[in-house]
Amino acid sequence: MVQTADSSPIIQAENLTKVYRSGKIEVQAVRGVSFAVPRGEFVAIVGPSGSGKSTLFYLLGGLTRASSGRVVIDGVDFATLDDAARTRLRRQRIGFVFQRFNLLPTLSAMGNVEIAYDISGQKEPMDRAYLDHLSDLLSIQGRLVHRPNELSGGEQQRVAIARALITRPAIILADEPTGNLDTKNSDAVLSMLRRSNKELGQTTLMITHNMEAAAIADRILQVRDGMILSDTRTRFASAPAGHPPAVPPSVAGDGASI
Ligand SMILES: Nc1ncnc2c1ncn2[C@@H]1O[C@H](COP(=O)(O)OP(=O)(O)OP(=O)(O)O)[C@@H](O)[C@H]1O
Repeated sequence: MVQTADSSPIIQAENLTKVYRSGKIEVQAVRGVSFAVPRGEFVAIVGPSGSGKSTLFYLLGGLTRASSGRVVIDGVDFATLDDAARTRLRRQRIGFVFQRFNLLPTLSAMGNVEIAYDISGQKEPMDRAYLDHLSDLLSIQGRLVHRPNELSGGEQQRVAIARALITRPAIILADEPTGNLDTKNSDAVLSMLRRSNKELGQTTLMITHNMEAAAIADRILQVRDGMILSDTRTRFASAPAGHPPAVPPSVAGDGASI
């Protein structure tokens, strides 16, 4: 984990709740979740299907509004922003990676990265040298001229990670980034997420139902029934003063889901 001088959390969830209502039916998807993430940390959020992981992802990314509680990104409370300001904050501070890659099919890999940069509203033109660096890091040199349907799933996800990183966001939010990949491609994508977190320093939050994937993080938040069941530091974590790393979590050797 990259340590920076600013010790304030980059992400804070404070007593977050989300209730879905449809007619008389109410689902409490997130129930009073609080945690803070220091800059540069790699956090995995794990839990079984229906535990509220995706809802938490949408809340943390400002893609949906909380029923109560707050999400504070780098000192800014999403709830205080109107839709346009929320979109701006999201585009400038957060890079998203989705299970289904979500690349635009009519554009090349390069076009997908460029359009993400253009709509982020950056003042400077895209830094080509930085894209070269990302392409090296993600091993997609030579694949950038291809359209998504000419790329393997693993390559598409690595392009999606380059797209998320090109704006140098403070935060990467990844929702089941290996959910559509075989073991070999999953391992490659996980190690690239880990490496980019270490080398580029952005805070990374990864939603997963897979404990083996989660084990690469500095810290694992286990979610059950919309609440945080445990908050564990792994052997990769740099221990802050007074918080020695916990015993690493046991990792299921067969990639077992929880
Ligand atoms: N738009 C919605 N309307 C009503 N209920 C919803 C909605 N989205 C999610 N839910 C419910 O909220 C709960 C949490 O769902 P969520 O998708 O956040 O869980 P999850 O842990 O991401 O599950 P999975 O791993 O299967 O994607 C579930 O009971 C789900 O059925």
